[in-house]
Amino acid sequence: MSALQAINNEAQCNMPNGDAIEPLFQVSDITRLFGPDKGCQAVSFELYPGEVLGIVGESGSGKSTLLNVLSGRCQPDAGTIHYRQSDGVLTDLYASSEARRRTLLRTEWGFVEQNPRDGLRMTVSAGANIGERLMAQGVRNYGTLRTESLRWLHQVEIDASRIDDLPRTFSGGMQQRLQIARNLVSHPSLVFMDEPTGGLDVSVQARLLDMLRALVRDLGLAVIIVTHDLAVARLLADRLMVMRRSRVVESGLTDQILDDPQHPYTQLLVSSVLQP
Ligand SMILES: Nc1ncnc2c1ncn2[C@@H]1O[C@H](COP(=O)(O)OP(=O)(O)OP(=O)(O)O)[C@@H](O)[C@H]1O
Repeated sequence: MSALQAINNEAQCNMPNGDAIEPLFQVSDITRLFGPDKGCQAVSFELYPGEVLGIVGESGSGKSTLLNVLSGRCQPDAGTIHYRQSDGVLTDLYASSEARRRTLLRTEWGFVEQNPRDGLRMTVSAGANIGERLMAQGVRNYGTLRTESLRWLHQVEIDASRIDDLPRTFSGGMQQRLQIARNLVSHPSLVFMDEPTGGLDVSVQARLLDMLRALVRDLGLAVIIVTHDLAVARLLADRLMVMRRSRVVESGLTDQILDDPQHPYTQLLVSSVLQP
């Protein structure tokens, strides 16, 4: 069990210097329903810096609704979300203005959409797509923007010669890698991902997953990732929440959940997908 995983079993965890690690994100009793059992209800959890939480469940179980509420994009009917900003201040997400939530999404957070066209600006170049997030953080120097864009194109294995090309001239896998670069260039502390490998060929998915795993580890990112693919969850997530009909039916360490599921629904999910 990693240190980050272990802290979820403890009320408090201490750094080697004796300081307590504070949760980055605290979710308490979140509900957003569109109809009976349609949406998400009574969801609570804490996420620590550098931790990857996977949200899994069948289609329509409420994963995307929950992700939209968590990322400040959909007002909940009830419940609270607190986020610890990089300056240490604890923000009550839905007590803040919409403008504040939008700023967080552009600066301290990232959101990787399933369809890269929803997360990229298709009418501006690859370099501008990456540089835009830095500009939102106040970087204005053209040389710095260009250098950082090139560095990130390299990180996501896109040839530097493509920097001035429009994203629509890229393949689906390249567009998704560009979207990842656009999100990570600003060094977010928390990234939301909605089925980031969905809609891609299996071989392209595998390459993207390897890249994502390396970036998440190297940058120490906290991630909340929605996926219906348990193989993706196994590869990326430290912890899982299993959703069914708007509720979390089981949560825990990824290996525990996938190797020894307790809830009958999770058992069904695992046995139907992870056949040896
Ligand atoms: N804006 C909306 N208006 C009405 N109903 C909605 C809305 N958004 C979601 N729903 C309903 O809420 C339920 C949960 O949908 P949601 O998209 O969150 O599920 P999901 O687990 O992400 O599914 P999928 O994996 O297919 O994307 C579904 O029954 C859906 O029809």
